[in-house]
Amino acid sequence: MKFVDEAEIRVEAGDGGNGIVSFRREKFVAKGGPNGGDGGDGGDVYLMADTNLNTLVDYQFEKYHQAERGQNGMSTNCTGKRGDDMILRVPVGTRAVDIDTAEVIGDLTKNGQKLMIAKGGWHGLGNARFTSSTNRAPRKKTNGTPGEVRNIRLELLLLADVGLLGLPNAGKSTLIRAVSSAKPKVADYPFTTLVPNLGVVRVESHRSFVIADIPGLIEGAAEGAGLGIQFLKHLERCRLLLHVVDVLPADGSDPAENAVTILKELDKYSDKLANKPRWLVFNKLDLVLEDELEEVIERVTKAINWEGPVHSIAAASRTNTERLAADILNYIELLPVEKPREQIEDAVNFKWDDYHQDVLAVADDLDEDDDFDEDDYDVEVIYKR
Ligand SMILES: Nc1nc2c(ncn2[C@@H]2O[C@H](COP(=O)(O)OP(=O)(O)OP(=O)(O)O)[C@@H](O)[C@H]2O)c(=O)[nH]1
Ligand SMILES: [Mg+2]
Repeated sequence: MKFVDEAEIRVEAGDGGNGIVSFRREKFVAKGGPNGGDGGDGGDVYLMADTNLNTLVDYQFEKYHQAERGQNGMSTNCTGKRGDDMILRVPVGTRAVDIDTAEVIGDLTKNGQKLMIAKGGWHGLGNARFTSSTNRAPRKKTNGTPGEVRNIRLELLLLADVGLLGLPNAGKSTLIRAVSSAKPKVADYPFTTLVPNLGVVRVESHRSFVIADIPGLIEGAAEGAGLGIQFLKHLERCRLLLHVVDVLPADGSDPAENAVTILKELDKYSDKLANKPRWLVFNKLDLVLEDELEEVIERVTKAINWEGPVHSIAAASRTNTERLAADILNYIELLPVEKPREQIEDAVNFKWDDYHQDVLAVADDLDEDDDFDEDDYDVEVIYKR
């Protein structure tokens, strides 16, 4: 299946139903009181994480999603029915971003987690609400408010502990093949990897971590060169980045310059990513003599002012890769667990009573038609026998 990691959709929550004007009319009750009911609230739109899904492809085709409108109020003080919510199922790891404001609405990181992305409109009040000691037959009512309309970008972020970073051809895919059972394509040309791959690295039977291989970065990636930096977002949830450096690039480029290029692009992408724990991993040590390797390591670490951990491996022959995997696991097990940025269903901090009080407080401003004649009023006036 095609790997789709982004989709743009438009969601519309339901409008609130209107309140109505209605009076009780029965035989022998010539002037019964007002009995127009409130409308129902509009339905909300939610995202819900579901482990059974692994792509956003469905949302590439179905882009418009709407929750139900609240029903209008009815006579005899009957409240309209609340509109049904619309629940959109998305893969675990989906992030919702408001396209118009660029606000990250939330991340769905657990199966079953729900996130409201558009709130339904409030209900309008029926005329029965407006009865007061001075006005026994109010002809006021309010309409429901419109439901929220939002343009949302869904982004599927891989949930990996460790992310690989490096130029094309550095050997990232070879490394993930060496340490996990993932089998991404490996080839001696740049941009072999076009979509991210995940691999589970099992160090012992019960100890494992997930590693993500993403397409290579090149100079100017932040401005869109190569495949751009769009895939870096997949590294945002990683706890450790491995910066893979080819010690003897086939194109004759300088490993030190290459390392600087990667860090520049990383800085341009985000501070958060640039400040994540990072290890430097020199790959293809089989291509150089030991002295040369020392020399390359020294030059690269100097060029990028590196004082952090350094590993050297040959991913193709799996030299030192097992040790690297064990070190990674020991390291991430000691890291404090990062609390995922998440938003479980918004707490409802809203009380209908308050809402009613507020609407009633401004009710004096509402137009009340003094020439009111029930006969030519087009909103329900019920006469009962
Ligand atoms: N000699 C040697 N070659 C290696 C080693 N690791 C990878 N290679 C070769 O380097 C080339 C690129 O490897 P990939 O794993 O495809 O590189 P990548 O970083 O995933 O590249 P992109 O997907 O294009 O970003 C392939 O021809 C590999 O066989 C190594 O340890 N030693
Ligand atoms: Mg690759």
